[in-house]
Amino acid sequence: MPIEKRQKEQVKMITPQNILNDPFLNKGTAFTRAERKALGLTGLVPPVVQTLDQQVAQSYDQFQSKSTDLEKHLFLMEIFNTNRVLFYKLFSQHTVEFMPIVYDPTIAETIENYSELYIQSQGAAFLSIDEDDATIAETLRNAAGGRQIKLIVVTDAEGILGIGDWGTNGVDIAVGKLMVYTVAAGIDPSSVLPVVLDAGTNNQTLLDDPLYLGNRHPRVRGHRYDEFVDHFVESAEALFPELYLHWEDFGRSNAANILNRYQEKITTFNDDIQGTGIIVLAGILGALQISKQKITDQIYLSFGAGTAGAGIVQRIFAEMVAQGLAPDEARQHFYLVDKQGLLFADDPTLTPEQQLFARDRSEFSHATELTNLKAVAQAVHPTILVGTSTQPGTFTEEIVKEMAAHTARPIIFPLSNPTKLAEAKAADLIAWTDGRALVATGIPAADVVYRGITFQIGQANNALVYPGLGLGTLAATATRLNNAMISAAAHSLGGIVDASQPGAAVLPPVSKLAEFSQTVAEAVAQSAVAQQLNREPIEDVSAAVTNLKWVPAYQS
Ligand SMILES: NC(=O)c1ccc[n+]([C@@H]2O[C@H](COP(=O)([O-])OP(=O)(O)OC[C@H]3O[C@@H](n4cnc5c(N)ncnc54)[C@H](O)[C@@H]3O)[C@@H](O)[C@H]2O)c1
Ligand SMILES: O=C(O)C[C@H](O)C(=O)O
Ligand SMILES: [Mn+2]
Repeated sequence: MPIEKRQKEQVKMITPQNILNDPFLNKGTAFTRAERKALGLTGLVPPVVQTLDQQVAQSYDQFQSKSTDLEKHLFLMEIFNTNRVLFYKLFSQHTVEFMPIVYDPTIAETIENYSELYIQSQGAAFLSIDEDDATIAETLRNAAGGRQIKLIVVTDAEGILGIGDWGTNGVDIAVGKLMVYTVAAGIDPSSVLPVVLDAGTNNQTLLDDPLYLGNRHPRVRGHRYDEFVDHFVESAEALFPELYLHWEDFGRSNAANILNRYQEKITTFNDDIQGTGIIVLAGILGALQISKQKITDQIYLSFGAGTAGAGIVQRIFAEMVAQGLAPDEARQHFYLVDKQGLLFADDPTLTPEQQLFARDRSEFSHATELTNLKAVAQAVHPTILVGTSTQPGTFTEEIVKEMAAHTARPIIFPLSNPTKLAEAKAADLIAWTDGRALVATGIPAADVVYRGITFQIGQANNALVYPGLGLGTLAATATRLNNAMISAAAHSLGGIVDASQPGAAVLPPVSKLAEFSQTVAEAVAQSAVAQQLNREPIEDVSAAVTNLKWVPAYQS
């Protein structure tokens, strides 16, 4: 059916109940008397007409009465499900407090308990590998419900944060990432769609759980899986021609492959590879501003060289090359450690991303002993240590002290999420290095007071960058997201740090998220336009970014 006809049909079907049940239309007690009269809502909400601000204040009071983070999350999702304007107004006024509730780390709990907590699908599209191709298109069309979708976050949930394979439950990460897009960068919530690709699960707990709501079979791999992904992309691109497609939390064997397959063809982005690369580069640039050192003098040790670890290395490497090193020379600055220890080129199990940075055994007299982080740290004296290993507590006092013995300002980023998986705690890193470590963590960390100095801990979470990156790409109507745009994003963030302050954070604070998302977006859009990647003519990049932003306010 043509869109106009469908819209007319939909208008005909609007009943007072439909309005109250539609989170994009519902205003609850904020409907004016005239609106209540005109829409047949008289008497369907309590008599007092409230302002949005009054609703926000009342909801915040209720939020504060909840005792656990999970209860708080569920309460906020109730508001999200019923009234998007109220949800985003409330979220935007309490961003720092709500981020860990709405998003990581609490979202890990909602994913692990998805079936038990299930109430409704939060507007997501559930695609199953067991359905035919026509059903993929039909599902996307149904979920869009006539809306023009510009942004999809899709996951197959094989590698949710560091907690592994969560099958269909992983849909919550797509919902959560999208909420951050809106609060941080003003992406219109009616233009987004969370999608889960259910290819099965290898999580035995889910397979054994009678309440599990996804496909109850092992993960399908190989050709059938690739076809499933291809059909999803083809359908989504055909239905939504201006789409920006964001991939989240795919497993190590698929994430990079999928990105490589599409990044030259459509406007697409992998958050764990590229988003994490940008935020870590920005954090390192911030740290080097404080230590007054050059990136080309750093020795980089990646602990956990999976999707995120290798993605970050790729970005830091590109930066060293951009700063003047020859590629072969730059490669010498990196050491990758995974389960087997230091990665060597003769190891047949390496991923293609790891192979690029694998070392030669002949470089070391005791190569066979380099099977753990401690031995490698002792052998190579890293100046930067980044953890994406999912192994909690692995940055031990001994290893950190060993590292700090060879460098004045060790840069240490334990990034594994959620909180329970972090390689170290910020306070320990500061104490073990006598306040010399330049630290960023994956989840929010409280200030650390050490010997009279208050150390602020930057949050190296891709949430600080992907919203601005997406906003900039969409505002520029960019046909691709390429390396130059990604590099522009990282540089725009790195410059925001106040290096003169003792204990300054290496990254800007979450309290300024909305502000620096605009900065990131402008840098990205500028780069796209300068490269002539824009679909539409753009005169004023900053205006294009500002004009695209949605603000939570009721329309009459
Ligand atoms: N802060 C952020 O923005 C951010 C972004 C992406 C990922 N992460 C976190 O990074 C972690 C990894 O995510 P991923 O997507 O790269 O997962 P992944 O599975 O692709 O990578 C994890 C890697 O760690 C390795 N590993 C496992 N045990 C190890 C051990 N004992 N010693 C050394 N290496 C070991 C695995 O072999 C794998 O290569 C997760 O906890 C995730 O939450 C954080
Ligand atoms: O989701 C997050 O908090 C960051 C990152 O994408 C991750 O997978 O850990
Ligand atoms: Mn992720």
